[in-house]
Amino acid sequence: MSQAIQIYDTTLRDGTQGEGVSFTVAAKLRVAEKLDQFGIDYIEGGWPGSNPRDLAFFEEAKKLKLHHAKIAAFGSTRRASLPAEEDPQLKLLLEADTPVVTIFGKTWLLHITEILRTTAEENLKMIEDSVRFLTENGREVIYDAEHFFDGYCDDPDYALQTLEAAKRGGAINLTLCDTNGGKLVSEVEAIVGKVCAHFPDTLVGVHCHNDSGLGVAVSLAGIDAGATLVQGTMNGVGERNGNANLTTIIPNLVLKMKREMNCKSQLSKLRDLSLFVDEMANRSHDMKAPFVGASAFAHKGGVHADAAAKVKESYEHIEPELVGNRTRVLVSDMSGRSSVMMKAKEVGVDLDAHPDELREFLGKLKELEYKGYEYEAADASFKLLLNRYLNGKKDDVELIGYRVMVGHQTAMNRTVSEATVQLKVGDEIHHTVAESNGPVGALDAALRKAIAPVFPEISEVELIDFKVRILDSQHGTDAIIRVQIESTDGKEIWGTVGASDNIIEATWEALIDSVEYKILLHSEGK
Ligand SMILES: CC(=O)SCCNC(=O)CCNC(=O)[C@H](O)C(C)(C)COP(=O)(O)OP(=O)(O)OC[C@H]1O[C@@H](n2cnc3c(N)ncnc32)[C@H](O)[C@@H]1OP(=O)(O)O
Ligand SMILES: CC(=O)C(=O)O
Repeated sequence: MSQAIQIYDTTLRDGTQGEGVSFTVAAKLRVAEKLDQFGIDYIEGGWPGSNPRDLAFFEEAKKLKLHHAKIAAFGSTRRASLPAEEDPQLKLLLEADTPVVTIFGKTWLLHITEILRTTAEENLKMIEDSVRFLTENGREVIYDAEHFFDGYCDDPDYALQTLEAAKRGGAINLTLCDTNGGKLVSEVEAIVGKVCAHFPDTLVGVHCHNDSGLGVAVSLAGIDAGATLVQGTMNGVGERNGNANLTTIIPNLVLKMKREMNCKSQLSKLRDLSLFVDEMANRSHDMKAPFVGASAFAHKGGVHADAAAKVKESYEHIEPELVGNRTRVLVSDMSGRSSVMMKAKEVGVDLDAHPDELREFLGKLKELEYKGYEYEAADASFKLLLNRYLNGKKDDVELIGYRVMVGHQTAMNRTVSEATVQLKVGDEIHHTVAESNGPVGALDAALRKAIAPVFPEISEVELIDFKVRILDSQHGTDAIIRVQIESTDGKEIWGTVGASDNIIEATWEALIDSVEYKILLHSEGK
């Protein structure tokens, strides 16, 4: 039986070397706890010799009550010509007081002569001394062989000597790094195989970057060739194009390669973990991320949706629930009847009662999409459209008219907008006026003021996103403007859409749909 794979997460160290990625100390601690709950084996928390934030993390991390994971502090081998016990960086690694220390050393002669500006012999001593100093001080040492694959291609004997030096020093794991991320799958597979044969009694790991778009593929090839530890980051964050993405590696190892690992039982929490890490890093989640992205199991093409409705695996490579994701059906002008049926079911409308109208409704939907509406991200507008079209449902709020004025007051150095709306709500006419900085805010405020006396639930609704897109000339000489709004009542988030050659009119349509949807939710007891 093949050996279990150890997962080594470096989101909090190499991940933070990515452009635009940073965590506060508090966020780092929360991510570490979450990674532990997920069952990750090693969590690299940072480089204590690098900055006060990482030092503070290691200080606070001592108080964490982790169930399984070991925290690792990261750093480099000692400086050339400086005894290990006098090297300030190595001292800081000990002071971090972690059970594991991971140090990187040089493999590639180019780096030794041109970057460290030392000799090949001294580099071997730097590796051995540094690892020995840390192991003699009670640390479990993982040795990261930086640029291992480039170094091996340049001088395989010397590359192996660097690993032997780390082993002599007492490293429990030799991790081979594709630091520049430029290696191909076949190269990594062959070299890892040779290293594993050379060190049959030592654990070998891989640490790969994504510069050629192959970070995950080369990591998996390394495992296939005998490595039993894989380093990577959540969501693939990291220097340049990022590190190998653990949210892709883990499900491939478990579901496709049938490998054992401690976090296997937590696989259905993978999407949650991925979202959490992005949230902590204040990044938006990648919709297209394999396995965990919102689009990973989203079917837009009508033919796909039809087949997936009949036999799920016809267009899904795994059951989405295995990684905590779900199948989604997107309605658009590429939909067929099956997509509409599935989407209707998802938003709670029963189309079985309307078999004849379905084709007609589909035609209407495609016509609206052609005019500029887009229902893909506007589930609430889609549900209202279904209700209006198939069930003849009347809107609760009827527009008599609105007017919006935008003015600039130089003396007060401000722009002010005023909106007036006149609505029929039930049998009553409501006429209100409201002011705001911008026209959307003014229109929204006047609309709420008019209907709140009859539908007080509207006060719970908040606009959380407003997107405007000018559509191209396929719609004729007048540009069509599409407005998409996201709203929430604190319990649910919904999307609505409007389209017109006038931005205010498009905004109004999206706003009124948002309000109608909240009234509908309330009437359904939600
Ligand atoms: C592949 C990787 O991802 S490795 C990790 C890279 N991550 C980082 O660099 C983030 C954290 N880094 C830092 O905060 C800083 O670079 C520090 C604190 C580590 C060093 O700062 P400084 O002492 O000012 O050095 P600086 O950053 O200018 O240069 C790096 C030094 O490390 C040396 N160095 C690089 N790799 C190694 C190594 N494996 N062993 C020993 N020394 C090394 C370089 O030779 C250079 O020293 P030199 O200028 O005397 O030749
Ligand atoms: C050690 C490391 O981060 C690298 O070689 O990429």
